[in-house]
Formats: sequence, structure tokens, C-alpha cells
Amino acid sequence: MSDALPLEVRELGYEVGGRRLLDGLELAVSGGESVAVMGPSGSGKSTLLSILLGLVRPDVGSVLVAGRDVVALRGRRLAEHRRKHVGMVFQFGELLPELSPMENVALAALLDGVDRDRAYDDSRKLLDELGVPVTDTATSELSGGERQRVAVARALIGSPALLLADEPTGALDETSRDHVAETLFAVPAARGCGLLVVTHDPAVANRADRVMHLEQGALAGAR
Ligand SMILES: Nc1ncnc2c1ncn2[C@@H]1O[C@H](COP(=O)(O)OP(=O)(O)OP(=O)(O)O)[C@@H](O)[C@H]1O
Repeated sequence: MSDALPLEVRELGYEVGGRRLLDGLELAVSGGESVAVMGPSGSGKSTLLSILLGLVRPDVGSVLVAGRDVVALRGRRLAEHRRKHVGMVFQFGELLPELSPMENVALAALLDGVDRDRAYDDSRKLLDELGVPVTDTATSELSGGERQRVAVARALIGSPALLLADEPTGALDETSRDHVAETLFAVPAARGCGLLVVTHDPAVANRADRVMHLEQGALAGAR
């Protein structure tokens, strides 16, 4: 991992539908650190994640991911940079249900050009580390919490500098939520990456090193 911060957002501005959704937003996430972003529905949390992923282009500002401004990258170079440096966990896992957990995780590495033996070895290690039983069971047969831990493993297979999660526990019951949150928030210390989690759930947010609120287009620190 380079010396650059996993994430450094400067002076971000974005207007959509005639509304200034993001206005001078600043955010830095260090290696080994976790940050939770909360905020009312419609405040722009998902839009912010889309901008960090390079899927939405802001009007002004820069988004340095592992030292590179993704706002200035396009097409293949943007996709390559994202694949190499960013892992993403979605609310519903977005896994391939008919594949096994190992196949789901290994696939991400195979698509990245890693050879088969190493892809499967690394996947097995990660799933073990995250407490997911390594069997040939289709991913659709797993519990919601296990599926989300597979999604975390898949996001981590390329050793990204930055791990993003959008409501990663939003579809889970309380017990699974706690288990997945515990797994997720243990990642930065164990792997040195930065973690940014968007959540409505204070019990999840409170596990982060810092909690920020998105209000009137900018992030304010709650603690
Ligand atoms: N392409 C677009 N065109 C028009 N309006 C948009 C567009 N993208 C986002 N918005 C609006 O911007 C606002 C912020 O949306 P966003 O999904 O980022 O909010 P959010 O904080 O993630 O909300 P939630 O917590 O409900 O997921 C919403 O009012 C949404 O309708």
C-alpha cells in the first residue's frame, strides 16, 4: 500500500435536479481507520458513494483515492484504478446466487487476472478469516449474515486501499447485523485499509472510529 491516504475528498460540489446536493464537502480517511456517514434520507449519501466510485462526476472538487484523483480518470483507466484500489459492499450483497461463496470471491480475483490456484487459495483464507463456512453450497442457501460476510470477502480479495459499504447491514436481523458489523469494522485494523460505511443504524455507526453527518451538502463530525 502506498503512503497516500486511502481517501481524501476536497471541496466537493454537486448539483442535481436544481438542488445543491453537495457543497464544499471535505473528508479524509486514513489507513486503518473507519468512518461512518449518517444523514437523513435524500441528503446525498448514495450520491457521495457514486462520486467516490467515479460513477457520478461532481461539478467541482477532487476525490483522491490512494493518491489518484478519480474525477480526472475516464473509461478503462478509471475502471482499472477502481478495481485495484476500491472494494465495495452493497446492501444486498450483489453476489451470484448459484455460485459457491468461494467461487463468488475467487471470481473477482480471476477477473482481475490472478491465476486460478492463487485466486482460490486467497478466497479460502479470506472466507476462513471472516468466519464463513467454506463448502460447495450455493451462496443463495446461506443466511443473510453469511452472504454479507461473503460480500465483504469479495470486496477485500484485491487488497483495496479503500473499502466502501452502503447500508451493509440494512437487510439483516439484529444478531446478523451485529456479527457482520463486527466483521466489517475489524477489517481496517487487520488489513490497514480505510473503511467508509454509509448507514442509518446508530448501532452500526457507533462502531466506527469517527461518525460524520451529511447535512446541507457537507460532513459534520458527530464524534
Ligand atoms: N440523477 C438525479 N436526478 C435528479 N435527482 C437526483 C439524481 N440523483 C440523486 N437525486 C436526488 O438527490 C437526493 C439525494 O439522493 P441520495 O440517493 O444520494 O440520498 P441518500 O442520502 O442516499 O438517501 P437514502 O438514505 O434514502 O438512500 C435525492 O433527493 C434524489 O432524488
